[in-house]
Amino acid sequence: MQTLKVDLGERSYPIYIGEGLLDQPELLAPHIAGRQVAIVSNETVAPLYLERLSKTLGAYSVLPVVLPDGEAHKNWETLQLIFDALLTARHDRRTTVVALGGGVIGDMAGFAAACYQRGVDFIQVPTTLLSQVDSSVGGKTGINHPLGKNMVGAFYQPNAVLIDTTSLKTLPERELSAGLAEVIKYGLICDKPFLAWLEDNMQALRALDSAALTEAIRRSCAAKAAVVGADERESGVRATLNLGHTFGHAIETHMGYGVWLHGEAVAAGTVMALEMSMRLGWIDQPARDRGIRLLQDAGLPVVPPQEMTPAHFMEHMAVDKKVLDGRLRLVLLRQLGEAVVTDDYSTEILQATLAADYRAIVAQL
Ligand SMILES: NC(=O)c1ccc[n+]([C@@H]2O[C@H](COP(=O)([O-])OP(=O)(O)OC[C@H]3O[C@@H](n4cnc5c(N)ncnc54)[C@H](O)[C@@H]3O)[C@@H](O)[C@H]2O)c1
Ligand SMILES: O=C(O)C(=O)C[C@@H](O)[C@H](O)[C@H](O)COP(=O)(O)O
Ligand SMILES: [Zn+2]
Repeated sequence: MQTLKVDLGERSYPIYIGEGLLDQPELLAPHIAGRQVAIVSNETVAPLYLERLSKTLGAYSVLPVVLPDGEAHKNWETLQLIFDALLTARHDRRTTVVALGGGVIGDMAGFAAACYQRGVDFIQVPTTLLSQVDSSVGGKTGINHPLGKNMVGAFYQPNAVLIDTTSLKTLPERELSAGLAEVIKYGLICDKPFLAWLEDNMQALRALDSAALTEAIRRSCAAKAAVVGADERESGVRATLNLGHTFGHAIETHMGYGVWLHGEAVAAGTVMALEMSMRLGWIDQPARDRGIRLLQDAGLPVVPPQEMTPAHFMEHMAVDKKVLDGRLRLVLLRQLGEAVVTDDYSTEILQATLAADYRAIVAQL
């Protein structure tokens, strides 16, 4: 097992990474204050792992809360089901909410923990690659609004993150690829040597090679922990974790939540960010193409949806959380391995990026 730390003063917490951690009560016990635990999961993950985790937490009174599965359910109605269950079972302020599932469960359970009786303890047990490398770390919690992704939520840090890498064995291939989009993101924004490592190890990762996966998770969590430790509430460098997300969130919202997976939308959005960085003269074509090829090798879509026009993108991007005083800030690349958050671009270059022929760009690779 490896342990990383998210360094946030009195709100610091460990990230445990290893095989079989779901069965180790001694890892969770120090992070649970009371006798009550609510395990929030969904209809897909619960049959796979809920009984095992409940057994591990056998010393506590365990309340299972099983939600419908999917991004389309990351909303008020589903959140309310968590409060219904907690109140019906008389959970008090010393309860601990444990999120068992992917990023949708983690974001909703975390938001419920932030709100229930004005805040109760919270533990992340992520079971998708995406949630293990990204969403379980850093304390962004929340739900979607029909007009925009993650528009209602709170910064609320967990007490611990427990990553059992063997849970990835049951993950569908498409979901594994979605997680790789966020892994590649770290290489692009802050770790160029990691990009080369990913190019060398992409096939091993997609074949679920345990050593390769553990290394990718460790390196991703270390990168995220460093960024979050430096800027917990996104007043600066944390926004670089949004590479590809302004375009990607527009795709998710426009297409209907769940039609494009978050990681898939981020992949196509990252291609758009690479394209715009090239049009600004910050990266050259070989660098843009290298990024696109890596996303493609991860099994991800690299062409935005054909039905989305530049006007569609502009409409959705206008509600992005990085809009300040009516001006949209974008995460772009100065070079591979170095991201910037900037509003220093011309409307013409943004429009040209939105209107670019991505099928032709991919065809010439
Ligand atoms: N809070 C953050 O910092 C942050 C970061 C990145 C993404 N997100 C959010 O995370 C969400 C995406 O997370 P996700 O990609 O994990 O999607 P997800 O939570 O929808 O999980 C993907 C699918 O895999 C299933 N699943 C989960 N674990 C499984 C397992 N071990 N075996 C088999 N099936 C399993 C789920 O039931 C679901 O059907 C989005 O809502 C996104 O906005 C949040
Ligand atoms: O942790 C962060 O900060 C991120 O931006 C990570 C992203 O991968 C993630 O999708 C996050 O939920 C996006 O946040 P948002 O503030 O743009 O909704
Ligand atoms: Zn993301």
